[in-house]
Amino acid sequence: MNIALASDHAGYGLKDELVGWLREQGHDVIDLGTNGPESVDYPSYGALVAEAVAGGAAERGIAVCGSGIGISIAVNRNPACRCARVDDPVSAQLAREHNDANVLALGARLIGSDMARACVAAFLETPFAGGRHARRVDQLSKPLQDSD
Ligand SMILES: O=C(CO)[C@H](O)[C@H](O)[C@H](O)COP(=O)(O)O
Repeated sequence: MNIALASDHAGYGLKDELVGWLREQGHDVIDLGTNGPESVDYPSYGALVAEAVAGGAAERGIAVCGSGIGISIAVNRNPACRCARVDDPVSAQLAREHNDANVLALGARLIGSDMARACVAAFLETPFAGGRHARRVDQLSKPLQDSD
């Protein structure tokens, strides 16, 4: 699978670890940075991973910052992205099954390596369930109306 990853300075250690781990598994990984501890701003890196997914360069994205919150907000500014910030593999599974999430957000200062890998595995392996969930996901891409 083509997977794009990006992080800010707080997330780059976990992001780099995941890049190596995913490549070992044979995935085609696009590493969009950042690549060191120098302070950078998560909105730029969230936008990069969002553009990679929205533009088709990557099928899925993984975004990492300190908490996962800021970068998930940044990714979700792109209307083609459904980014889910998770702490556990069940949430990652549900984000795929129910929400067809195409970007996963992780908080490197809050989650351990094993749990992060379990979240990523669930995110990559779980298909979208469709059915009633497809109707709801479709609604997410429609403009807001007064009655919504
Ligand atoms: O956006 C965040 C919080 O919602 C991320 O955790 C950032 O990585 C964090 O804000 C960066 O903080 P720092 O003090 O500048 O390292």
